[in-house]
Amino acid sequence: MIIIRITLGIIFMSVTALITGSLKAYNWMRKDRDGKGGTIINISSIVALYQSPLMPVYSATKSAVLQFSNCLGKTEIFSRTDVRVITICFGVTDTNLIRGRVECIDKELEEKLLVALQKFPTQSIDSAVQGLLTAFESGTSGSTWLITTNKPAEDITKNVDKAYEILRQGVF
Ligand SMILES: NC(=O)c1ccc[n+]([C@@H]2O[C@H](COP(=O)([O-])OP(=O)(O)OC[C@H]3O[C@@H](n4cnc5c(N)ncnc54)[C@H](O)[C@@H]3O)[C@@H](O)[C@H]2O)c1
Ligand SMILES: CCCCC/C=C\C=C\[C@H](O)C/C=C\C/C=C\CCCC(=O)O
Repeated sequence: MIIIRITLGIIFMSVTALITGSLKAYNWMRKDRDGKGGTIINISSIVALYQSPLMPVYSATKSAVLQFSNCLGKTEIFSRTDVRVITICFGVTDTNLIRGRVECIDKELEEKLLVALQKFPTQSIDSAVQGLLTAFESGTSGSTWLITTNKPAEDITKNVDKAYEILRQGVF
């Protein structure tokens, strides 16, 4: 079925390739394995920060990127390896991605997504890149940055930490 093939493609590209690539770079750079330290910046999305029915698969992959990168970047590991891991959540940005055909799980959602993408404020690539440079210059390991609607990059690590404090209530 075509939908399964597309789904597996999105998961492979956004999760499998990102995680395996990050770990490869991490192992090359970690200073406790003869590396020199360094920075990994992984790209998530605003869809990892709220729950929308429009893109469950894509949103799931971006949540995976956020959780993987935040956990890998935790201070306990960073202090040994000197590899800083930063996560960026971009809002709608004027690239080919939003101009291409978007495959949803059905036609109704596909139409709703196209309307939503047109309605959402789109930021320029320049603004997105400027935000990424800010995160690179001042982001701590494990931090999460929101870069959206042409606004300056915002460090939202405290919000993410607060959200996980709530989510972990009662787990142990
Ligand atoms: N544009 C947005 O609104 C937006 C918002 C949030 C997050 N993002 C994320 O930003 C990242 C970059 O996307 P973009 O907006 O620049 O889109 P883009 O389409 O301009 O760039 C994507 C790039 O990925 C390459 N690519 C696609 N499949 C590949 C594969 N299998 N192997 C190797 N390369 C492959 C393409 O050739 C292209 O150069 C993506 O992770 C996307 O999810 C984009
Ligand atoms: C790999 C194909 C996925 C294609 C996704 C297309 C664009 C996504 C870009 C960003 O990552 C997401 C940005 C914004 C999401 C836009 C609309 C969601 C509307 C949600 C809602 O109103 O419920």
